[in-house]
Amino acid sequence: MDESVKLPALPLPDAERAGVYRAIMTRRDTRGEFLPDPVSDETLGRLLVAAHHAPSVGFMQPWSFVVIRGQETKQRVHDAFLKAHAEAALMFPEAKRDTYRSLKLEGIMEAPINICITCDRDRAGPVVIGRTHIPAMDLFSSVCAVQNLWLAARAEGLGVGWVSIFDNEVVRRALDIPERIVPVAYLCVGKVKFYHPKPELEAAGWRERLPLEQLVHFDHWGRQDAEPGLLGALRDLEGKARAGGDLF
Ligand SMILES: Cc1cc2c(cc1C)N(C[C@H](O)[C@H](O)[C@H](O)COP(=O)(O)O)c1[nH]c(=O)[nH]c(=O)c1N2
Repeated sequence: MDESVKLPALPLPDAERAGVYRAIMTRRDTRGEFLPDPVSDETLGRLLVAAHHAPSVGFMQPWSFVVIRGQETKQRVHDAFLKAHAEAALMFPEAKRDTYRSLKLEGIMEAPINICITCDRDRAGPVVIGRTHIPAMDLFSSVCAVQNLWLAARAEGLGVGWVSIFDNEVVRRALDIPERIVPVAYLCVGKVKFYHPKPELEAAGWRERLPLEQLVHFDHWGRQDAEPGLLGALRDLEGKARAGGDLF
């Protein structure tokens, strides 16, 4: 690429723009639908490149990616999940425990690939542009890499499931991650039978998607009715999304 030529700041062509929104709107957290089919190195490579091109504070790129295929390693993580899952059930009100226990909340063993995305908080030295006053920004940057990978996977027809029900220290040890590196996200990745049309927790009646208009404030927190035009647009678009239609 000629570095002196600037890219025009135009919308993507319609079909590509629609594709971006479709990937965002139909991305799902996948747990129970993994297929054992292999994922090609090309495809996995694209996911990792997409993740590596995420934004990061001070261009820190604090992430690394542990690609896990070994059954023994996966088993250790799965054991950590089972322990934490049993503990977690008891933290919910009694009336919700049976529902909690009935939810499928991981696909560690079934997914052909697991990926742990980490954060090296020292990667760019002690003083980082943008992290000087808000230390957690490096962790947020690794999460940006997660989301890039998740959306790229959707575009590729793959599923991704984030598992966070375990003691992170057990996972650290299972993967030999050094003490100073933070395991940020443990992802199950692979081909899937299908995508659920809605978040599974929504379909199970655990929680509903919140009305977006209640989450938008204008100039000051609590000032929520100042822009009827935008609120109307949000309602229409959310209606379309709920009906399973394309946003664009
Ligand atoms: C930080 C974080 C951590 C987790 C999750 C997500 C995120 C962002 N999610 C997935 C989560 O349940 C899911 O995203 C929501 O229910 C919404 O569903 P969709 O992602 O839209 O399908 C998730 N799911 C699960 O089954 N087990 C888990 O441990 C976790 N952990």
